[in-house]
Amino acid sequence: MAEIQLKSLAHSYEKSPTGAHDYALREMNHVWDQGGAYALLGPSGCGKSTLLNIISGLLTPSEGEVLFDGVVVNHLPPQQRNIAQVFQFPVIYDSMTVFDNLAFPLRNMKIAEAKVMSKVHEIAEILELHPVLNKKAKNLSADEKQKVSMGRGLVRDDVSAILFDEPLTVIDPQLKWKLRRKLKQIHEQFNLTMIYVTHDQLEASTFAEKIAVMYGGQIVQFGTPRELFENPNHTFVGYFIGSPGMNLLEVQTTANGVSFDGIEIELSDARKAMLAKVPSKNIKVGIRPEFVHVWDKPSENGYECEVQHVEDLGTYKILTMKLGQQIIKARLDEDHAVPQQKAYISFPEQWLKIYVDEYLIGEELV
Ligand SMILES: Nc1ncnc2c1ncn2[C@@H]1O[C@H](COP(=O)(O)OP(=O)(O)OP(=O)(O)O)[C@@H](O)[C@H]1O
Repeated sequence: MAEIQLKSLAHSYEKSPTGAHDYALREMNHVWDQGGAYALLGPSGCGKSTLLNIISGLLTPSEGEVLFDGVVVNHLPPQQRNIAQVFQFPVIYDSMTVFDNLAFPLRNMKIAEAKVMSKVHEIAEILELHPVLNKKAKNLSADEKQKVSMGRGLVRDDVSAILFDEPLTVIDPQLKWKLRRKLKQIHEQFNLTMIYVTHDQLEASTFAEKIAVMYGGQIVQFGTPRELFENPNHTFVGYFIGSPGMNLLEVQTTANGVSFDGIEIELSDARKAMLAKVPSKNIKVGIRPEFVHVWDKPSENGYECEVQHVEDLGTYKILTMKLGQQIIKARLDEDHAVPQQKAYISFPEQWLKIYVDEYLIGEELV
């Protein structure tokens, strides 16, 4: 078991990188504590697999260090890192039985057959693979194959961490939740450091205690699912987490607060003073659709919007509106009156976030 630390880690696939755009991973410092259940969440191409492959040793970073329990492992090949990696597609031997597949890593290490027997049965029990132990792997269903793949990582006592690279992609949606629950159970039972890569926020938040959100080769925020929802540190986290994501409005500062398309949002004196000191013109305000106040009749302090679309999702509705040239989304509970052509909205200041150059500022002033 291990704490995994990334120290000034960066990676470029180019031989002679000329600038930030040549880096798949930009310089990062990060610690994954021993025994934690983590998710690495981000869109396609943000660098998730690159990072995972660097941790497991399949890829050597072009800059910086990877440390396990304080020891630099950059030079160690994957076999010596005691890391199990579970990929999108199951890695198993089709012609072997499930038992032999699970036993393989142990027999490779010349473990006594009696120990192999007991360990394989223990893991088969947890993964509910007992009924198929004597079946050839090629005759298994996709989810059974993936369970065998996971089992091959779990049988070893010396595993420091398990890295999962989108392991449920090829699994039927109905079985996904079952396997996810299994993974959680395994985490609790074995106290292993687990890092689970996904681009699916639901998968990330049901598996992990803490999520690292990656964007453009960087970890832009590391926090609990709740922290990412309530306090997105970066506009990308606001946009990517939540359903739908955060409303983000490009604004200019004014004497009373900020404005866009001639519409003014008043801010507290403390926030105005803070913005007055900001040299950047890249200012955005963000508000989650859950926190936009909506009325179906004119209300004092309400901005009049044009209703564009109402999407009924059973227990709630998503209202899409146009305010100035901006599209605003609001999430309405089942029993909330649904405005027809016009809606009147307000942005409660305690839920307004201010981003300068895409990063959150001034939370201490709220
Ligand atoms: N072997 C490689 N050679 C050159 N560039 C690569 C290589 N592998 C990945 N890249 C580039 O590095 C960046 C990060 O890719 P990576 O596969 O790590 O992202 P990802 O977040 O895992 O994406 P996905 O979810 O699609 O797998 C991308 O721009 C990709 O094109």
